[in-house]
Amino acid sequence: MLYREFFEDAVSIMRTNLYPTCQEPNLSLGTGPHCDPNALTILHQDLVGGLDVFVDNKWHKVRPVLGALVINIGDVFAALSNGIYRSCLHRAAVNSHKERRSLVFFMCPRADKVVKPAEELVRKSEGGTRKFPDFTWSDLLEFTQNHYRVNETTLENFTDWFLSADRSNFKPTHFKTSH
Ligand SMILES: O=C(O)CCC(=O)C(=O)O
Ligand SMILES: [Fe+2]
Repeated sequence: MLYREFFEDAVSIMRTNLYPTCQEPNLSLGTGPHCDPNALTILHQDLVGGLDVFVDNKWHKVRPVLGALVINIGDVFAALSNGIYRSCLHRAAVNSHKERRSLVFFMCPRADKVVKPAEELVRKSEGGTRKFPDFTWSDLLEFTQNHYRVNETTLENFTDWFLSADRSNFKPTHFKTSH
């Protein structure tokens, strides 16, 4: 597959986040735990800090580095790699002394492009079989916007929804409660 064609003429999303100071930061979510559903996320944060990533059952701080960008893998990338890569659970907290800003570019495929891993990656992945069905970015967007909050089990629950006969009656069966 030509990745240039996959992303060409796509509509990507840019978001600016402002986290005001909060006297009770522990009672506030900021941006709550989630995985990004798009392909790749390019994030610029100021030097205040607040971004955490969930790895090995623990939250780790992603300390700001002047001039560095944070690149997050999203669910479309995970599906393109047939699950060799997974999207990462992350969150952003507020604090009581300094407001924080971040600028985030969500790189998305063209809405009608079929998300399908290269054969070579299917062979290299665990079990050597396809983990997810062929789908389009617009299918995944519909699921995440109307049926399900994005987390580490989005792709598994999406697969069930996508292949089910009655999509309007969806109840997730994959859960992770580790955080
Ligand atoms: O503000 C941040 O550092 C993270 C924001 C984020 O994860 C998002 O907008 O998807
Ligand atoms: Fe995010």
